Formats: sequence, C-alpha cells, structure tokens
Amino acid sequence: MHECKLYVVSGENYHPDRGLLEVMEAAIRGGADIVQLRDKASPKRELLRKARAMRELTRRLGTLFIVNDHPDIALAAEADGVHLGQDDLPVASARQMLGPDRLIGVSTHALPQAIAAERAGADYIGAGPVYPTGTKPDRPAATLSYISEAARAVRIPFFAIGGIHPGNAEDVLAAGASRLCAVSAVVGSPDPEEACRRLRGYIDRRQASRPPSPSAAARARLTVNGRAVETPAATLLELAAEYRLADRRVVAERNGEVVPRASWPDVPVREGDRIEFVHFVGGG
Ligand SMILES: Cc1ncc(COP(=O)(O)OP(=O)(O)O)c(N)n1
Ligand SMILES: Cc1nc(C(=O)O)sc1CCOP(=O)(O)O
Ligand SMILES: [Mg+2]
Repeated sequence: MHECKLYVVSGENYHPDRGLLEVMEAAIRGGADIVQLRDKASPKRELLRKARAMRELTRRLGTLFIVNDHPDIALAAEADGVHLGQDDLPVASARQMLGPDRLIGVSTHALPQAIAAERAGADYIGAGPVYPTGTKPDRPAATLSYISEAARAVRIPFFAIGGIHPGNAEDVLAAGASRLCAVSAVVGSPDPEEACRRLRGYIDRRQASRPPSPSAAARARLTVNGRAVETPAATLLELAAEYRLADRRVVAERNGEVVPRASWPDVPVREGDRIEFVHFVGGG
C-alpha cells in the first residue's frame, strides 16, 4: 500500500463504447498501481461478477484491487480491500468482516475526518474533492488547503482526489500530496494509458525532486506474511502496532523463529527480514 502512488477508480458512464476491463487494463499499463471498482448502478450479483473479473485482471497484472462501498463484495471477490465513505459502514464494522489483512480506505473531506479515520484503523484515506468535479457534483471542493493540512498531519497514505487531471496534477503535488486518484481524467480519456502515464510522470518527477525524509531513509524492506513491504518500524512491537496486532492474540516469527511476545520491544526488524504473524484460530 505504501508504495502505491496512482489510484484509478472506475466509472463506466465515462466510456460507454469500451468495456470496463479494457479501460482498467489500459490504466494499469499506464502506471495505476491501485484500482477501484466503483459502480453505483449495478445490482449486487452483477457487481460481484464485475468484481471477480477485475480481481482476475489485477491479479494477472500485479495491482491492488479495492471494491467501493461493499465489504461483502470485497470478500466474495477476494479483493485487497474496500473503500468506505463517511456515510458507509464504519471502519470497525468493515474490519470485523474483512479481518486484519485486507485494506480499508476512507473518504475524508476535512482534517478532523482524516484524523478520525486514522484513529479508527484505516489503511489509507482519500482527501478531497480537491476541485469541483462532475463525478461528485454535490460535494463542495475541499481545495488545496486541505491537501496541505493533510500532508502535515496525516501519517497513513492519503490520495488526493476530485477534479484531478494532468493539467493540475503538479499543483496538487506542490500542495503536499504524493499520491493522486482520478476517475474521469483517466477512464473518460480517449487514451487512459497515456493519461495515467502523464499523471504518473508528474508524481515520479515530484518524488525524485523531494529530498528523502529521514524517516524514508530509515525504512526497511521486509516480507510480512509473504508480502513485500516497506516499514519505518524499528522493532517487532512497532511492526505489530503498524498492523494493529500489538494487542491481538498472534504469534510472531522472525526469519523462521518464534519470538516471545515479551521480547517484541527489543527485537529489531532489519532489511530483508521475513516476518510472519500467525493468528490463533478458535478459543482456548
Ligand atoms: C479513493 C476514493 N476516495 C473517495 C471515494 C468516495 O467515496 P464516498 O464518499 O463513499 O463516495 P462514493 O464513491 O461511494 O460515491 C472513493 N470512492 N474512492
Ligand atoms: C468518487 C469521488 N470521491 C471524492 C471525494 O472527495 O471523496 S471526489 C470523487 C470523484 C472523483 O472523480 P474525478 O476524478 O472524475 O473528479
Ligand atoms: Mg461510498
């Protein structure tokens, strides 16, 4: 998740003559590294069919896949997670349904909502709408000021969203965003792959020109439960806290050896480590 920089959300009304998978595949080939199925019109069975097709596509292309609004569809389609708005299910309920490993994203329109989402255990947030947008016409713009506030105060990844296109992406990045999310500018473009390539280019150039922060320099690359991750955690306890497992009934293994819980604060996590968090199943 931390590595994801360009998030593309589907919107089939923007491409009536082309299929969902064709457009999303083009977006991924152009550089989208996380995609979302957002479909307000289809009945649930149809939604599940689309979600399964997008799961297959994203598995093949190695991209994260999120379902908008519906944790049950996310589970049934084996998606990587769900995205929830302020009027959707609360994070805690979705977490109960999805378990600790799936991603939960939350829409936020002002800083207090971002802080609340972070505290509730969201894995990432959407921050916007940065600009007024026809994709969500009733929602007033949160403006670039919110992006600057989020950049200062939010620790989990945040994606700027709302009215973003190649013509204003640099302004959004200059305001402090390092991740962008778009619907119409990509899926409504005659060339979604090129639209993503341009957005991705701005993101990557901005990232290359930023001095590496001390915390970024200190991040270690590990494998956690089989997934390659980057983490600022220095100890096993900090890593467990990052995964919200510090207070859970789990066993931790580091490079194949069980680490007693009492030692977690003292055991360092280092570049290349393989960490497994194993959940207890059942009572006892
Ligand atoms: C990445 C991302 N950010 C925001 C939203 C909007 O979610 P929500 O406010 O629930 O509105 P709907 O998309 O459900 O209409 C999103 N979907 N994705
Ligand atoms: C779905 C959505 N959520 C938003 C939010 O701010 O929560 S803005 C938005 C629409 C984004 O579409 P486009 O890239 O076409 O402007
Ligand atoms: Mg929603």
